[in-house]
Amino acid sequence: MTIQWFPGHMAKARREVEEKLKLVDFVVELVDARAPLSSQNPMLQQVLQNKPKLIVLMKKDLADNRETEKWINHFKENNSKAIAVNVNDKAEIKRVIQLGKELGQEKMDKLMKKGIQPRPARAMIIGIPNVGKSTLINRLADKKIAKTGDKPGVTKQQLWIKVKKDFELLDTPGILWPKFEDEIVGFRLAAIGTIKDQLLSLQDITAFVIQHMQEHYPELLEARYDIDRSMEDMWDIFVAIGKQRGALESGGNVNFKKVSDIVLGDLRTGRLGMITLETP
Ligand SMILES: Nc1nc2c(ncn2[C@@H]2O[C@H](COP(=O)(O)OP(=O)(O)OP(=O)(O)O)[C@@H](O)[C@H]2O)c(=O)[nH]1
Repeated sequence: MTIQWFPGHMAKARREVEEKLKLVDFVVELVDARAPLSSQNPMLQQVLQNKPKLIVLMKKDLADNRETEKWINHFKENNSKAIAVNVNDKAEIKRVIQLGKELGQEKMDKLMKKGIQPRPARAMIIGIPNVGKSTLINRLADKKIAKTGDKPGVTKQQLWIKVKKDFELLDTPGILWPKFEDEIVGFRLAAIGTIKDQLLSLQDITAFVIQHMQEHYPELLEARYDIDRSMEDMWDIFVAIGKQRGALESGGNVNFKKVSDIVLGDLRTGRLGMITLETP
């Protein structure tokens, strides 16, 4: 299965990212901690060329801490700076700023060596839809928004947001669509709410989540829906959840759409527990 995005939109998004990249010294790439690889855009590495990059695993509070640790190590082993963040944790936001400062310092050192007056390094945030780009920009903003003039090649005026005195951040993030040929990647992205539910069957997405939980988090499934670990048949599980949560139609039959909405809602808000959908 290949989900077809509108090729025109994708090409436009890529062009916009390439234009903005010319203005920055380093990139902050956001991925979702619950599916760090599936939520990475494979195109980014091509357009980045040699620009330094910091990977931020967003929504750490919704992901399995043990798996998050493994992912951080995985990215570090591949020579990327990486950190996991819950945007509501001020200490973690500080740490992002510190890592950004370290990346920016390289640029400033280079300017100094050339005898050029150093200026604050510039960065941009890039990520797939709904990963948390705007939220992170707001958390990093030091309230002062610095306006600058037009930059070559960009018709629209860019606004730079000051992040402490450490670096400047482009006010609009770069969006890259996820790209996948692999069905399971589509299910992971649909489960965490990145791609619209209509693209895949709601019940298939829910069945994928339930199956993943049965394999990796049976205790969480049992705690929330009282699902006996020995229950294997997906139909039976839907029925059991429907009965337990009152997702019934007038004749007493279980409403599968309602069950799907309940399970996916519980997953996305963390009510099901801290869950990661892929391991490195
Ligand atoms: N639990 C949790 N939710 C987060 C975190 N970061 C962002 N979110 C939520 O994720 C949702 C999407 O965040 P946005 O900042 O709008 O994401 P975006 O990448 O700018 O989205 P697009 O504009 O669609 O590209 C919002 O409901 C945020 O509150 C986090 O660390 N933890």
